[in-house]
Amino acid sequence: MKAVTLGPEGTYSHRAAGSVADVVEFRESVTAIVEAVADGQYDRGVVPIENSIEGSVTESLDVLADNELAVIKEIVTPIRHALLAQDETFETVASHSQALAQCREYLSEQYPDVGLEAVASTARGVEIAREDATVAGIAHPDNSGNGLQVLAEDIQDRTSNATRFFVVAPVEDRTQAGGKSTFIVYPNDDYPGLLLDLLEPFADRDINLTRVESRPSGERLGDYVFHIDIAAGLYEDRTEQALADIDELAADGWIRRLGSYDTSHVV
Ligand SMILES: O=C(O)C(=O)C[C@]1(C(=O)O)C=C[C@@H](O)C=C1
Repeated sequence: MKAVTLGPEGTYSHRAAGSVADVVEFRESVTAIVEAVADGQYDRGVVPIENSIEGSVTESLDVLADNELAVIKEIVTPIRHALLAQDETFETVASHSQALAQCREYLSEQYPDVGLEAVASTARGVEIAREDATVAGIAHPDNSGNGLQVLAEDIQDRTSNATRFFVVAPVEDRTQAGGKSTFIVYPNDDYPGLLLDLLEPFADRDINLTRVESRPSGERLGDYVFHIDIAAGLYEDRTEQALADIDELAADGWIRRLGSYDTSHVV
């Protein structure tokens, strides 16, 4: 089984992807990962979805709304960042924007004068730091060595820091199993109570919502696509009944049933 995820080698996404595939290859954006699976180049793709400190990875949400794919598993992994550099003096910290944001308080307290540079991934920042002594990276501590030392560990702003990844696959691999489900709805409508109408079908059937997120549709200001996760399988009767109601509400828009899945934890 071959998977594609965010690279280069040593990202948190790489650690997550290693739990679902023997061969892992890399792209440097989540859009490129999702498109590579949608095009049939890979059996699996692993993309970050949300972080407990910084919230959604919006690029992932948007590209999932734009492609026909299945979500077959979610992976939750603890994120414990280290500061890595050639030595103790540096001028810039280069890392993924999510990692920089997860360490915002630490950086402003300990290094108020350094510049911050958002790069494609934590491991890309490590590569830059390895070549340039004026740059430090923020990444998993296993990226140290080869000239880079760990200057500080556990530098994220909350002790509990975890990221949730989706394992995406071609639509034919959508499974019948799994206790959680994700779908995306574009109602293409706007009236008082629309969101209430979209959520009531679940409340009425005692289905717990685990995430609701609105993203701009890109069509016009104030027009949204809703990402909804529920604690129920897509093929349970109660879910099918709720989704039949949603189909009616979104008659002028669309609904994407991404799939049902279980959770695995990877350290
Ligand atoms: O840059 C990485 O190491 C990634 O795998 C990406 C990513 C993210 O997009 O959230 C994954 C986990 C961490 O939250 C920080 C960065």
